Amino acid sequence: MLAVKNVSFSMQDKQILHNLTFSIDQGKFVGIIGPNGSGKSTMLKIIYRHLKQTSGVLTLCEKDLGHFAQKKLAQELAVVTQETPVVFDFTVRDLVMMGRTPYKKWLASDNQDDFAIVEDSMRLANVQHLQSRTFNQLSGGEKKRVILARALAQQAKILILDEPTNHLDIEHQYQLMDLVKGLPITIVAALHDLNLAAGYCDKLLVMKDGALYMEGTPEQVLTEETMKQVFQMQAGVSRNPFTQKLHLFFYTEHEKGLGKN
Ligand SMILES: Nc1ncnc2c1ncn2[C@@H]1O[C@H](COP(=O)(O)OP(=O)(O)OP(=O)(O)O)[C@@H](O)[C@H]1O
Repeated sequence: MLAVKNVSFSMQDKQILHNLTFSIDQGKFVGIIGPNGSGKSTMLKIIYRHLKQTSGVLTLCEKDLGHFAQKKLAQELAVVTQETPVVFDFTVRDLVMMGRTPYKKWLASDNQDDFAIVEDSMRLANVQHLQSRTFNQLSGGEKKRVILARALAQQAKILILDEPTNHLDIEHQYQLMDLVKGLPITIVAALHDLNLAAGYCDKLLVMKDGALYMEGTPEQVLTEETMKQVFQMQAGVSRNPFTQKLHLFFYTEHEKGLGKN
């Protein structure tokens, strides 16, 4: 569905991404993991065309991503990022309604379908009770869920998430992951929580120093060796006894010493 071929990116004479090649299949949940500064957000920004690659090609459904008109791209691809692009003090409901913009002609008013989709999106993101509040009055986690609701209202085929669980309490972290996992669309998410990545992703791309270090299923990728080589962490790999999902336990040599009698 989405193919990234030999993509590099430089900014101010500094090479940030080095020759990345990977593909994302339709309907899959793909996680991008890697330490701070490894290039995850930059890669996502190139996918949602906030940045343009210095070299290489991206295709969406075999069509050059650069050739999509902005409105058409917004029907294909919705984004939930760290920086919330909200300038005005709209109500939550109005903001979620903006997700319908890519489907509207200039100055067309909202119709019954739009209202129903907006209601549904707010319900899924658990923000219905906030609908009359203004966005600027919300907490960080509430804002995040409203931006997700707006992305859902966009009804795109690919949802791009940059650290979606950042700012969310533990219940809402799992609620969001369950929600997006249940959507019949393709998800690409940069994730810091490796146990969430392990539990929800079909495939993981591991980035290190702006390059793709490895890719594979969580079982193939989340190993003691990868944790050491990529994250400089000691880890044990086990299973969550309740879900049987892969689970990582982290420790430092210092902590290990403290555990001894
Ligand atoms: N506007 C910019 N100008 C110069 N360098 C930048 C800019 N934006 C990002 N970088 C650099 O590019 C590299 C990759 O950054 P990026 O934000 O993509 O990493 P990340 O993996 O998403 O990090 P994090 O986990 O900390 O969010 C970093 O070294 C960062 O300092």
